[in-house]
Amino acid sequence: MLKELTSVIDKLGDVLTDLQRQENPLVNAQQGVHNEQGRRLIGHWQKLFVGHARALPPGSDAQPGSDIAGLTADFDHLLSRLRNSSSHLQRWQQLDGQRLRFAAQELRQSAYCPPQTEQLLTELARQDGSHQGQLWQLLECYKAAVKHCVEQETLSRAHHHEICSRLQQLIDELHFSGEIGAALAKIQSQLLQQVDPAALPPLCLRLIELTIEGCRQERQNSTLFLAKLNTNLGEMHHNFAISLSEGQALFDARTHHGHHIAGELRAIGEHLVGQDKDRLKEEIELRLRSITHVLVQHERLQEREQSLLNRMNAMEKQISELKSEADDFKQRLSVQNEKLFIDNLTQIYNRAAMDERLEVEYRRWLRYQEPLCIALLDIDYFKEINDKYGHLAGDKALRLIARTIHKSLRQTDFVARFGGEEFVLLLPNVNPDKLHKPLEKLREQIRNIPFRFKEERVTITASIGATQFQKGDSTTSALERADRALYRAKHAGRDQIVMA
Ligand SMILES: Nc1nc2c(ncn2[C@@H]2O[C@H](COP(=O)(O)OP(=O)(O)OP(=O)(O)O)[C@@H](O)[C@H]2O)c(=O)[nH]1
Repeated sequence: MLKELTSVIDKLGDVLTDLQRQENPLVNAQQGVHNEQGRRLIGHWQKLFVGHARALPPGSDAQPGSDIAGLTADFDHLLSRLRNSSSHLQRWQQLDGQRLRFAAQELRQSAYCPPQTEQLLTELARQDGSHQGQLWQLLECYKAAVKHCVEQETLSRAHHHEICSRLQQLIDELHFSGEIGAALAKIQSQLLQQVDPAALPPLCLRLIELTIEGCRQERQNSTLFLAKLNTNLGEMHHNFAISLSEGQALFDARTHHGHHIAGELRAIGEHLVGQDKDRLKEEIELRLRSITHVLVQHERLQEREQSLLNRMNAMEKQISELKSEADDFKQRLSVQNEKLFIDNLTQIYNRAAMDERLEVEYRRWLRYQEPLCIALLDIDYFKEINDKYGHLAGDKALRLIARTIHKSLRQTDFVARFGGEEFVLLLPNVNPDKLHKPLEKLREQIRNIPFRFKEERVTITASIGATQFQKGDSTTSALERADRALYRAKHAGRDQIVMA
């Protein structure tokens, strides 16, 4: 897929070069893109590549040249971002690819390589793109699970649960839709209940199989889209170049004809003076023939102009179609992106989203020095809830607690599931003296959730460690301070807040 993406980037580079050639308003005026058609076309290019049209209103005095300059600058910026992302993606894939090959090789050399993994490893070798990170982690889980089975090791409950949790998290990160998504969801609900340790290795293999199939489908869809985009861009680039040179030729011919007619009229005027009637008639007829000849040529020019307009209309249609396809693709990507940042179980933001938001809030704090608080909230004795009432009850509690935290915060605050039964909160612009109040309210609200498991009224509490960003802090140092505060809250008896 990277190959297709590179090819699209190259094509876009060609289009940009073409647009840059039009930047000079003088050249622009000559090449006849002053007309409404040209403006609309430029507007479409703009919408397609920059996402909004800086269209000139009809009849506006503004120079299309300046509009093209804006478009090319935006386009240039967009293209360099695309190039950057593409090289990041390449590096990232190389790194994950290396890990994946290493994990696969290790597995092949180990004593725990059941026959069906050979086929999977062959498939893995063909993998060249997305989800390599998840794949090598799945292989790691598989190795751990199979090791315990083959060596008849007693898999401690905690370790077994850890592998199950890791697998659930990996499924969360996959985001495949359709049949593969449904199959993954089924495995996820299996993992939520008790899975026999002996059933774990085949489950891991099934997950690897599904991931590879999902990647294959994803790659097929993206490759198809990129290939189509590539062809369309190629055609448009070709048509654009032809239209522009045709426009230039038409302009030159028109100018030439104008000069010709003006010359003939001037000559008639000059001959009017002091000529006898017959001579004058002869002269005028001669000039009129010449003008008629020019007018016939002019008609041909009009036909060429019409065909140029038709070509531009076709291009406009092509661009509109391409735009709607690009919008559709963008829409699908943004749904996937959105999913990447949402925790499946609680439907609030996940750790990846937190990393992004923390970075943004941190930069804002560095710049404006307005208070920023980070808090870690951990549910108390959550293991007991799972052990006593089952994992599903634990999940239900997590969902309710997440919803309570979400509702309790202001719109400008941020909450994400940090992992397991831990949440992270970012509270910008809260005066340090007043910080205790909303956190205290939140702690109370969690304590008051009327949980009922197995007909039993259960009170669940949470401990919170919070800190303000301080001079010289990095995101990590503030997070570590909040973590130490949480540790103190736990050790001081839980169900309380410690500020650090
Ligand atoms: N049901 C469910 N349990 C989870 C999930 N993620 C983590 N857990 C459980 O959360 C529990 C956390 O246990 P511990 O880390 O020992 O902490 P704790 O029991 O809450 O005790 P303290 O934090 O010390 O008060 C473990 O039993 C995990 O299995 C999940 O997605 N669903």
